[in-house]
Amino acid sequence: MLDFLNFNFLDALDIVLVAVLLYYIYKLLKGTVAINIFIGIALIVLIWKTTQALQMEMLSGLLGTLISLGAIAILIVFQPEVRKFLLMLGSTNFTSKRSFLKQLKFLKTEIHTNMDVETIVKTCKTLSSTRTGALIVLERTNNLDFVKSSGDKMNAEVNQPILESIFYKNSPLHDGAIIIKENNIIATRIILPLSNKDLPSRFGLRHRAAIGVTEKTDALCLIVSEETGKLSYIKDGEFVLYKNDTELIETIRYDLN
Ligand SMILES: Nc1ncnc2c1ncn2[C@@H]1O[C@H](COP(=O)(O)OP(=O)(O)OP(=O)(O)O)[C@@H](O)[C@H]1O
Repeated sequence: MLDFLNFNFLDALDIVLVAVLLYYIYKLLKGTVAINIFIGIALIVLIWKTTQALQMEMLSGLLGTLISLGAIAILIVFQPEVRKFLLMLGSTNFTSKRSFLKQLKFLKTEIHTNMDVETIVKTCKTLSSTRTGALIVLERTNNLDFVKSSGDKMNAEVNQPILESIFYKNSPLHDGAIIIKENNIIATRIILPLSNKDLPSRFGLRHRAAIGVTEKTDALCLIVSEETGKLSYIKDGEFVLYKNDTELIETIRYDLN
């Protein structure tokens, strides 16, 4: 009993580290079906720890075995998510105060992104009306340096005329993808990693590239099809459905936070 009351700095650090770890896992799985599995696992672990503390030998032994076997199964089933999680940890720039604080933004109740999503979506609609192909990557927490080197650096604030002129068919910059970070176009003519997913044949390299980068990182992608003019929004390697432009803007704003 006295042991329990003996709460020191290391215990506090222990709790904070577990909270940060749980947050990262939650952030990674938020909006996916895996969140329910995560909550299920968290509950089992909680029951296990409670039975251990209450010295209920049989139940805690059984749950302990279940958890250690389950860990291997989870690593196999969630291999892409585990990869993304490690990439997110690896690409967190702890030396930059601003970036570090950004990682801790979950502590704030209200979060704002300064990316002008409305202008980006509006431009995509204009491009889609003229059947101009476009591929826009919206960077989030994962660093996209590994693809940036394939293209050209740029530093221009997001605005419709610039976006339109980049993707204009005769523009030297129209090929490949562009990357937008915060509210700046930071790179053009990017070659993205292609996904190996089975896709309907109507989707070519542009769509495969958008799926590829969103599978490997937490970036978001907007694609305007040159063939059909259709505007697609891709997150986590999947097409996200939306009813209208307003809903699309809201969804992107929500996903950016
Ligand atoms: N790996 C890549 N990374 C970035 N952009 C790419 C990549 N591969 C192709 N692209 C872009 O996609 C264009 C070719 O698109 P393609 O017609 O194969 O795709 P699509 O998915 O059918 O799109 P659309 O509906 O616009 O035709 C290229 O001109 C290039 O700009």
